[in-house]
Amino acid sequence: MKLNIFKDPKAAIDSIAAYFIEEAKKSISEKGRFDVSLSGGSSPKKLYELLAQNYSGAIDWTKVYLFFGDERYVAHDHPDSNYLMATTALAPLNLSDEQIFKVDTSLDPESAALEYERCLKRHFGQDVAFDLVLLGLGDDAHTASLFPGTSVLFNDENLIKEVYLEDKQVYRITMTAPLINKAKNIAFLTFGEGKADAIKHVLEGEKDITKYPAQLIKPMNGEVQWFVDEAAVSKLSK
Ligand SMILES: O=C1O[C@H](COP(=O)(O)O)[C@@H](O)[C@H](O)[C@H]1O
Repeated sequence: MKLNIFKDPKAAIDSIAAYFIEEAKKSISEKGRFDVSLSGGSSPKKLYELLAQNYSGAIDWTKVYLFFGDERYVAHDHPDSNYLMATTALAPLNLSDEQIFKVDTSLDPESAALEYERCLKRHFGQDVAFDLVLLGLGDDAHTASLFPGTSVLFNDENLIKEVYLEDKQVYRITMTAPLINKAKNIAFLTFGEGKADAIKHVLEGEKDITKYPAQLIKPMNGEVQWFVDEAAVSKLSK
């Protein structure tokens, strides 16, 4: 695990953008394409905007394929949609529809999850493994839509699963931990004092996956890096 600490979110975003491009170049030269899982939530939008604005000529974007680590069970034009957020931010890159794999939220939640899993298998073959998975961290230590106390935390049968959040009374569709952990690289993007307790629990707390689901993220063969600002790690022991 590598913890990259920056003075502020902007410096962290600059660094993760450069890291994204470096990994893209490696994957494109090694296997001819770069398969990335995007995160939703509050932190990554600025990263996507920066990639679109400053790095449009840095790589061959026609060789980049984008997926979603989780999606809100809403229409694609709903303000909560991770697809809408990412495609709006990345619009200047003119990626084709074939490069952005959206969750079909017009289906019922279970079918949407099954169909997204099928879609991954069509793209990757049986061995689904991303070059890079971007993740956020919720104040409650969830990542993707692996929320505390949910049964999806222990699912090792599916790559993708629907999850019902009792408190919010909504469904989400999420990658499961075993799929995320097959990635070559995993990067958490986490900012602000509001995340300080969650990071402390995940990195230094007692092991309790049900309470702190991000503890599930341990790549089988790859590397996990955190890109954080000073406020987010203010509660870690020195
Ligand atoms: O990985 C992820 O983490 C976030 C945490 O979101 P935030 O809004 O608290 O930063 C999560 O909700 C998001 O959908 C996901 O992709």
